[in-house]
Amino acid sequence: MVATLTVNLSERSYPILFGVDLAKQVRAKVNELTQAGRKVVVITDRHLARKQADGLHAMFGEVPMLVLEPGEETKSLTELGRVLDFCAEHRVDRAGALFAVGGGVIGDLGGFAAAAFLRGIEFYQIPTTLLAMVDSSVGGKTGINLKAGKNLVGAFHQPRGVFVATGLLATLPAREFAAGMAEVIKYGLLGDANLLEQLEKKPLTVESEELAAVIHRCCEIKAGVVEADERETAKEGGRALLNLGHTFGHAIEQVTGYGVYLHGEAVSIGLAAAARLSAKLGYIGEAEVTRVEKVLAAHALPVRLRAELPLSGLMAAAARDKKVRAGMPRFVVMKTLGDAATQSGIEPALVEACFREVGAV
Ligand SMILES: NC(=O)c1ccc[n+]([C@@H]2O[C@H](COP(=O)([O-])OP(=O)(O)OC[C@H]3O[C@@H](n4cnc5c(N)ncnc54)[C@H](O)[C@@H]3O)[C@@H](O)[C@H]2O)c1
Ligand SMILES: O=C(O)C(=O)C[C@@H](O)[C@H](O)[C@H](O)COP(=O)(O)O
Ligand SMILES: [Zn+2]
Repeated sequence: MVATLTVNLSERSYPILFGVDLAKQVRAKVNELTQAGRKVVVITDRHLARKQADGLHAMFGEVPMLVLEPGEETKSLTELGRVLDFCAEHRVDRAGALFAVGGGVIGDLGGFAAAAFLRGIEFYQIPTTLLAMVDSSVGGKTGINLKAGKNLVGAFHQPRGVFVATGLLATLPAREFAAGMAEVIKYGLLGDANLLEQLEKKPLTVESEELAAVIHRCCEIKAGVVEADERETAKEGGRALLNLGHTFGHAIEQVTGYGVYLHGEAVSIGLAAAARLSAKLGYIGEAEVTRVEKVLAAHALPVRLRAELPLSGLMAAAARDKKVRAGMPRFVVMKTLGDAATQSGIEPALVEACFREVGAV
């Protein structure tokens, strides 16, 4: 069975297709484009080229494919250059399309290359990690990292379609599945108390009967938030809520060097820190902080740093967060579990205390 959810953004609207195996649907889209004389290229990574070789062939046949190195370091200016050169080499013109098959790294990089090449070509997302299925493939945030910080260069560029084929998760390593669960738990914490309770009662695994419904629910939440504030310009709340745990998490990723903590692992520690901040501000109590830590730990996620990190570096990285407005840091806090809000004017000492409580020195 194939289900569809539309992300409604007027002329930039697009469908998200959900199914176990969507090779036929992807192939049909590729054929439609190529039969109309349009150039199609694919980017993926080396793990997928090996573990999903048959699926990739079923979807793309002989379509030119660039295979990149897996990992966060691929979200770089150098690899962006490789993708752009690949498009040029295959004479992709303005009617061309790029398919990004992979996790958030390939999706963010491919989406940004598509936004930049010839000032913008179409792109399609085929997410292959849980994280990409519930979060990165939807919403059009594309980009790469700089040494100075996560996702500091990028563009808002919506895909033309997203194909969420859950069968692809069969080859995903357990650590990567857990990393995706951090973003799933984030959705519960920011806007769906029922989802949170469901995860608390019964941790989700790749075998769970509920997995497809949970992925669909996360996409529904994300689509709703993005439809209301596509470019994160709302003064309060809005798309910035999807950044719950990320001011702390991105700082951890940047200070450790990309890839030491998976994005989802850093976000997990960030969610624990955000819960502590929310408690210090008087919104939630210690019992709620414990609930947040327990649900993360029940999904094999860290709630503290694996090794000490310097507080000064973490604070400097947090100060470069894109949510900063006129020099004022903005944090996403939990008013209750299931309802988040943005807040500025938070004393740096409170943020420092939260970083310390998760293991910074
Ligand atoms: N644009 C957004 O809205 C958004 C949202 C969340 C995260 N992100 C970004 O996403 C990135 C993290 O993405 P990720 O967690 O998907 O990591 P990833 O893209 O690095 O993929 C994780 C690993 O799993 C492997 N893999 C992927 N699919 C597989 C499969 N089906 N079978 C076997 N191996 C597979 C990859 O080769 C890689 O080694 C970060 O850069 C983060 O900043 C972006
Ligand atoms: O889609 C969004 O908006 C998000 O914030 C989703 C996050 O999970 C994701 O990690 C995103 O890439 C963070 O964006 P950034 O603007 O903080 O770099
Ligand atoms: Zn994220």
